[in-house]
Amino acid sequence: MKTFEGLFAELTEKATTRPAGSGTVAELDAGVHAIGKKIVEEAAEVWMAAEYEGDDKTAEEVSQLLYHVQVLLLAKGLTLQDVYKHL
Ligand SMILES: N=c1c2ncn([C@@H]3O[C@H](COP(=O)(O)OP(=O)(O)OP(=O)(O)O)[C@@H](O)[C@H]3O)c2ncn1[C@@H]1O[C@H](COP(=O)(O)O)[C@@H](O)[C@H]1O
Repeated sequence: MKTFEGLFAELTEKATTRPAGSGTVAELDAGVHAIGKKIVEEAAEVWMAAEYEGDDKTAEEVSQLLYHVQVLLLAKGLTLQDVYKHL
């Protein structure tokens, strides 16, 4: 099963190798403003799922939010260690 760290390693590789058809590469190219909007959208979907759509849907929406947060970190050149030092 994929983990948070495993996904970040995969996305880091995608950002470096830029394979054709990668949604991550497209999102990185769209820039921080677009990624930020996606994060806000996904956060709202997490909230709505938690209130109205059940546990599995909530977990799915959280996974999407975490993905977009990781893409933002990559866009900013930040690492998971940069985040973990604040936990
Ligand atoms: N975990 C994710 C992931 N979570 C969310 N998303 C993206 O976020 C979108 C969220 O879906 P929604 O249905 O909420 O949004 P939507 O409005 O319908 O979608 P869009 O029209 O905005 O694309 C998805 O369409 C994906 O584009 C993800 N895209 C990729 N990954 C993983 O990232 C890795 C690299 O992916 P690629 O860069 O595409 O190869 C792979 O392991 C993927 O599984």
